[in-house]
Amino acid sequence: MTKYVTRAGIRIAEQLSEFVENSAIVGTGIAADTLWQGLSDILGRFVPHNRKLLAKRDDIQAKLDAWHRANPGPITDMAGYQTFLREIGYLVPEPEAFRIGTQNVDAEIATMAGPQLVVPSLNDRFVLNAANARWGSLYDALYGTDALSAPAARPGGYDTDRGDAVVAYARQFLDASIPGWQAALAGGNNPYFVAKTQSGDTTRYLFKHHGLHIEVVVNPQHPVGATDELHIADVILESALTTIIDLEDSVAAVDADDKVAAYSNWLGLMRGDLVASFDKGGKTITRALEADRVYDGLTLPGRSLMFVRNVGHLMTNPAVLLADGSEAPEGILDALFTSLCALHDLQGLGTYRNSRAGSIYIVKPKMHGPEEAAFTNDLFDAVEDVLGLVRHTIKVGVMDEERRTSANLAACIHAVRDRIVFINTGFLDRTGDEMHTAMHAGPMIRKAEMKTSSWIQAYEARNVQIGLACGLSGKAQIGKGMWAAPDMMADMMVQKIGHPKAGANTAWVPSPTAATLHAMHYHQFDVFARQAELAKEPTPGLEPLLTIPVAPVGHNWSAEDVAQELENNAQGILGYVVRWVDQGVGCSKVPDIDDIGLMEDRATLRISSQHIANWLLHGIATEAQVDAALTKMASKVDTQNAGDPLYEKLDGASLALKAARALIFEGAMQPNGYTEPLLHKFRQEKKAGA
Ligand SMILES: CC(=O)SCCNC(=O)CCNC(=O)[C@H](O)C(C)(C)COP(=O)(O)OP(=O)(O)OC[C@H]1O[C@@H](n2cnc3c(N)ncnc32)[C@H](O)[C@@H]1OP(=O)(O)O
Ligand SMILES: O=CC(=O)O
Ligand SMILES: [Mg+2]
Repeated sequence: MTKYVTRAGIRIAEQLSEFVENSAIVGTGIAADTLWQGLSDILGRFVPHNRKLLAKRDDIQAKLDAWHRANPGPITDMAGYQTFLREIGYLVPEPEAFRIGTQNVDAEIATMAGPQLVVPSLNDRFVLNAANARWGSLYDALYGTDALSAPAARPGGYDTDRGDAVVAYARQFLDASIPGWQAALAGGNNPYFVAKTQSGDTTRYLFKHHGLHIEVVVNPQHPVGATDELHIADVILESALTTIIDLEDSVAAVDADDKVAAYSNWLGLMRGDLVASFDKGGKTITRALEADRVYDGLTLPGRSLMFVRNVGHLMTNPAVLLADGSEAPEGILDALFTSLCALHDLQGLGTYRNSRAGSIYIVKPKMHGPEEAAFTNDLFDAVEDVLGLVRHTIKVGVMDEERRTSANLAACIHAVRDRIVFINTGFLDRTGDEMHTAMHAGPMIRKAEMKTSSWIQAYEARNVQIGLACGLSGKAQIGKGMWAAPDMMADMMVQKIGHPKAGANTAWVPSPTAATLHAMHYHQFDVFARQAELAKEPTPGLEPLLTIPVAPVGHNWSAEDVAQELENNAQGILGYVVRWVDQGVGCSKVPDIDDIGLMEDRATLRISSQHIANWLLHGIATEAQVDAALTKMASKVDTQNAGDPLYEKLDGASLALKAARALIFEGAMQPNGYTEPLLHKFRQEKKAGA
C-alpha cells in the first residue's frame, strides 16, 4: 500500500516526496514549500481544464462514430465530410501565416541534421548508452549488423575476412564524404579536417562534413590498426545528435515507485552522476556518462543532447492524490518534476552540460489539436513560474501523431510558437488513431498496407511543408518516425535515407548502432539544401490526409489472409503485453510471424489491438477466430520466451492474457484506441498480487 504525506492540501506518495525533498530539489534554491504549493496551485488550475479536453475527445469521437455509421465505407463526399468536421470542432480555422519565434535552441536541434535516438527511461543501462551514443564506432556497427553485405562473421574471435569488408566499406564512406582525407593523416591539407589529438599510440583526426563530425582513429599497435596500411583502428561517427529519454510509450510506469525510478534516472542524467553496473559476458561493467571530447584547440560534446518525453494528457497516476482523493494527471506531474530535475543542468550544478543554450527540452506526445497544444503551453508557463524560470525556457517537441493534430498542424504549432523545437511524425500512434477515428466506417486495410496508403503519404509530406512554412528550418527539428526493426539494418540503410530526402533534419532510431548507421545518410544527403527547395513548394491540401484507409467495397480477403492477419497481430500483442504486465517492461523486441524481431511499444500495440477490434466490429473475423489466433500465438510466444527465467506462461490464469483479450475485445471502446488504461489496470493488479 502506498503511504502518503500531505503537502499544500494534496497527498504525495511518500517515495515521491522523499525523492523531491531529498534529491531533486537539493541545490536548486527552490524551497520545498514553494514547490508543493506550486504543484497544488497548478493542479487546482489545470485539472478541470485537462478533464474538459478529454471529455471533448470523447464527444468528438462519439459524433464521428455516429457519422460513419450513417455514412459507411470510404468518404464519397469529401466536401460534406469536411463541413461536418468543421461543425464538430474537429477542423478549426487556419492561423494567419506566421513564423515560430523560439529562442535559445541548441545547435543539435536548430542547425544540425542527424539521428535522434529514443530510449526507455526506466532502463538505466540503456539510458546511459543512449546518452553516450553521440559518438559511435562505424567499424562495430558494420561488423555486427547486416548493414554490411558480406558473409557473417565466423565464430571464435575476430573474423579478418569480415573485418576487411568493414574496412573497405568505411574507406568508401570516407572517400565519398570527405574526399582527400588521407592528406590530413600525412600532415597535409584537407578542407574537411578540423583538429586532431594524440594520446599514447593513438592519434585521432577529426573531420566535419554537413555539420557532422567524423573521427579517424590511427593506432599502429591496435590489432586492427596494425594490419591496416594507414594504421586505422576505427572510424567514429558523430551519431545520435539528440536522444529522447522516454517516460511514455516505451515504459511501464503505473505508480509512484515507477515514476520515481524514471525521474531518478532523468535526474542522474541532468546531474551527470547516473551510473549503472551490470553483468555482461560474465564481467561486471560499470557505465557512466562520457566526458566531452577534447582535441587540440577544440572541445566537442561527449553526449547526445537530451530531451525528456513526458506522458500525454490522458493518464492519471496515484503518485499524487488531489483533495477529493482522485489521482493527479500524470502529464502535469511530469511537466513539473522533469523540469525540476533539469534545473540541475540549467544552473550548472552537474558534472556536464546538457543544454549549452540554457533550455529544457520536453517532448509532448498524443495531443489532439491546437486547444490541447495551448494547454501544454499554459502548463509550461505555469511550471516556469513555479521554478522561477524565464518564459519559454521549457521547450516543446510536438509529436504529430494524432489525426486531429495533423489536420490542424499549423494551428498546433501556432499554439506553442515561442517554445516549439520539433514536430515529429509519430506514424505508429498516428496509424492507431487513424483506425480508431474511423472505427465505424468499415473494415480497415491490412496492417502492412497502411504504410503505403495515401493518408500516410499526405501526412508525412504535409508535416514537412507546414513545418517549413512556419519557419522551423534552422530553428527546430522536422523529424520523422521510428525504424521499428532493430535487427534489419540493411533494410534501414536502404529505406531511411528517405527521411533526409523528404526534408527531415532528424529521424528516430531504436539503438545506438542504428544511430551510427543512419548518421551516414546525413553525409550522403544535404537536408538543409533540400528544405530550402521544398520551402518553395505549396502545402498539400487536406483531402488526401482525410482519405480514410477502409478497404474498398468488395474486398476479398481469403480465410488464410484473415487468419494470417489475426495471428500476426495477436503475436505482437501477446509478446509485448506479457512482458509489460508480468515484468513491467515497456518496450520489447518481439518476433513477428516470420520471426523478425520488431520493436513493440504502446503505439504498435495500439495499432495491432485496434486492427483486430476493427475487424471484429465489422464481422471480418469472429470472436472464435480471434480466440483461436490468441491460443495459437500464446503457445508460440511461450516457446519464444522459454529461455527467460522470469517468464510466466500465457495460460488460463495469466493476467497478461486477460489484458491482451481486453485490449482486443474492448478495443473499440478505449479512449482514442489507447492501450494505457487497460495496461495500467492489469499491471497494477499484477503488482498488487505479487
Ligand atoms: C512509437 C514510439 O514511441 S517509438 C519510441 C519508443 N521506442 C523505443 O524507445 C525503442 C528503444 N529501443 C529499445 O528499447 C531496444 O532497442 C529494443 C527493446 C527495441 C531492443 O532491445 P534488446 O533486444 O535488448 O537490444 P539488443 O539486445 O539488440 O541490444 C542490446 C544492446 O544495445 C543497447 N541498446 C539497445 N537499444 C538501445 C537504446 N534505445 N538506447 C541505448 N542503448 C540501446 C543496449 O544498451 C545493449 O548494449 P549493452 O549490452 O552494451 O548495454
Ligand atoms: O511516438 C511515436 C509513434 O510513432 O507513435
Ligand atoms: Mg507515439
